[in-house]
Amino acid sequence: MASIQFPKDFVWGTATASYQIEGAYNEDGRGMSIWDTFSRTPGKVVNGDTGDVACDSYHRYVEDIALLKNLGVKAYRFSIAWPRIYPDGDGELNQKGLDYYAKVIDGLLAAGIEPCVTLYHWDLPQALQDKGGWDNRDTIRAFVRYAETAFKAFGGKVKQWITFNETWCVSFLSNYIGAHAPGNTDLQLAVNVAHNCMVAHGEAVKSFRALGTPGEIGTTHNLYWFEPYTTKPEDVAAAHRNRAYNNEWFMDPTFKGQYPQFMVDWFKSKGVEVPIQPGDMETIAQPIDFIGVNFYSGGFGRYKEGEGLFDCEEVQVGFDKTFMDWNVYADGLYKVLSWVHEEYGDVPIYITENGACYEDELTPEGRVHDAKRADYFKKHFIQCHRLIESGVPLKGYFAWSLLDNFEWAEGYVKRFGIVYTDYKTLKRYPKDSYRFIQSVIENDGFEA
Ligand SMILES: N=[N+]=NCCCCNC(=O)[C@@H]1[C@H]2[C@H](O)[C@@H](O)[C@H](O)[C@@H](CO)[C@@H]12
Repeated sequence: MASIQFPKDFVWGTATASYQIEGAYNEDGRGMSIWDTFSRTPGKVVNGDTGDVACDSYHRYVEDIALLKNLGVKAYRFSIAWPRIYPDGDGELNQKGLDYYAKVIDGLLAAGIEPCVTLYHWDLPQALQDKGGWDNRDTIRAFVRYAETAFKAFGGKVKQWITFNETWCVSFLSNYIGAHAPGNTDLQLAVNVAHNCMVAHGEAVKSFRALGTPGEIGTTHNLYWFEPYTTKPEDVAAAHRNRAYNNEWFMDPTFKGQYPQFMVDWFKSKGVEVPIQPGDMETIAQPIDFIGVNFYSGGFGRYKEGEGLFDCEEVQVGFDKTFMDWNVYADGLYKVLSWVHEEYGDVPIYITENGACYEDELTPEGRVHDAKRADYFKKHFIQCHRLIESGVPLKGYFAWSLLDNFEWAEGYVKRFGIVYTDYKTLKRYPKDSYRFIQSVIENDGFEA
């Protein structure tokens, strides 16, 4: 018996996203997305990289499914590209888009792998952005129409649905910080986007139920564990604001049907109000079957007047860093999911993304000895074990990512894959971390 033993029914998986792996950006009727536009805008993406080709998974999905089968995963999380289904985001359906995903889903099922579908992983049709994007409430209607099309087309085969991936990134990272598409830097706009995306989530859940779609539906938020550097009240309050920006701002509406008041007040002090319309909060808080949590990192902070949005500065405490300069803080996973369980109850939890970026080197023998990444996974698997042993309803774990892929504003320089992608040949090479995860799955655990 290994020292770290997982339940036999624990769902091991890996995750990807359409714009990051598919390529074939203009094939079979796909429309332009905001990421096609953003990546073509000089200075927005490292080396001017785009998702035009990416990993070419649009044509190589059979090979990718073989990698998944060989890995031994029970499930595979991927996203549907809205612009393949409705090239203009609304209007005429593109049947070839549905046909592609039907092949992927059928291929997964034939391989004994459960498809876990994310409806929105950031590739908003550009035509909708031209009409205001998520700042325009009519985009909610268009999203629900797209979601219903997917539910009707794949509802019998796909049993796990995720409405949105990381609404914090869609809103604050993309419309306040401006690092992601569409690249705005307006706090009120970001708050509007966050709200409208959460309403869209709730409306899609209502449609999923109304259609009687079999399976489960949830959403995925990226949660960040950020603690006060000292017990000083000002440090405790500042760190909490910085954490709540990522966490409670999204989790409280989703599960409590209200925004955290201390944060509403903080935003109000910045001249920003939440555009709540009657019924919105009830819609957002539609009961869901699970919560997806993407966890990468955490840190410590203290009060510093005027620092950032929350008078909070991060304090470096000596964490090892990944190639994204993110802290390796595995205990943060235990803390944040314990907090989710304490704060929001027994809702089943899936870690829908966790992984690390490191500089990888492909040897002449076709190997990648990514010991740091394997160690990152090992450290976080141990925390998953702690959570399960502590009675937290952690049901599964999806490693980010199956393949090195288009890492958004970082382009192809930053690699998160457990499989190395040679972007010149598009050949795939399983890394040592792939073999480590393969072994953990095969043995339901490992020696810590
Ligand atoms: N400034 N700044 N920002 C910090 C941003 C942290 C949140 N980013 C994520 O969680 C993204 C998530 C995404 O789903 C996936 O599509 C990305 O490839 C991974 C790796 O980046 C992660």
